Amino acid sequence: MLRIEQLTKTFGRNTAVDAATVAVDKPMMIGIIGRSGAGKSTLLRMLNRLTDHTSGRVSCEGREVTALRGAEKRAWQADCAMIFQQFNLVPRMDVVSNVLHGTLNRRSTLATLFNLFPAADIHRAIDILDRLGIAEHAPKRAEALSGGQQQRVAIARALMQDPKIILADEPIASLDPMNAQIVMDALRRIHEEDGRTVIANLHTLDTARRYCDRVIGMLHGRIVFDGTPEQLTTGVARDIYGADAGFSEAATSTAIEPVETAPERAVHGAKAIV
Ligand SMILES: Nc1ncnc2c1ncn2[C@@H]1O[C@H](COP(=O)(O)OP(=O)(O)OP(=O)(O)O)[C@@H](O)[C@H]1O
Repeated sequence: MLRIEQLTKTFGRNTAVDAATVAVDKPMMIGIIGRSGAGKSTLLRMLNRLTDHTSGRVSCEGREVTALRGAEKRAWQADCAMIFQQFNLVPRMDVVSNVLHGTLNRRSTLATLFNLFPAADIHRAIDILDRLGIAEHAPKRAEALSGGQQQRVAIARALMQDPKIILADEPIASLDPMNAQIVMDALRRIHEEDGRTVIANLHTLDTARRYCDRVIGMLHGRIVFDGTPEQLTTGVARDIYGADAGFSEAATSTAIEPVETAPERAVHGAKAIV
């Protein structure tokens, strides 16, 4: 499905991502972990073509992503939607209009400029907000919502593009533990119910272990671990974080409690956001 081969990015003499190679053969939820500066954001931004690569290649279902230009590149960016730590909403614009801007890639500039949206798109936007548990906030300005609600608006905007892949760059880094859980539950449900691949950069080990089917660890631009949460032992984590014997997992914890099994998580998620 998605192939990343020897993908490299250098900024001057600094190699931010060093020959990253990853194959994703079926939809899954992948967490990327590593200390600050390990290259996680740069890797995601190259996948989405927000940052140009230096060498290597990304391909997806026959498309050579790293070679796309113009309209084809924009179509890829719709198939591979990205959400960010700071939500990147238009603060003074109402929630539903923010979500409708997810259709930007396939609309004329004039229609977008005057906020002219087809009724079918407006209904779909409200359905998506409803699914994420925030439909009642649709007429409010985005800036009036809490951080967790704003991140769900950003997820709704991404879903408006009907993407195959959702890239999330530190989606919960600005949120308190309760909102972090609601947002992670939403991403997990989107993966399980829609079959979309979710690739999320995560600051914390416990979140990666709890929500992801697969964890990729980066250190100094290189992928140093690629395995299941079960394989991610404390010793492996210590290597990924480049820490010494005094390494404590608690230092990378968001303390999302209590830890649940996958089926419990699905039920809990449904309760929390529907
Ligand atoms: N636009 C840029 N110009 C120059 N150097 C950059 C740029 N973007 C990233 N870097 C450098 O590339 C390296 C990897 O940065 P990146 O942001 O990808 O790491 P990260 O793992 O996402 O870190 P964090 O968790 O702090 O966001 C760092 O050394 C960073 O300083």
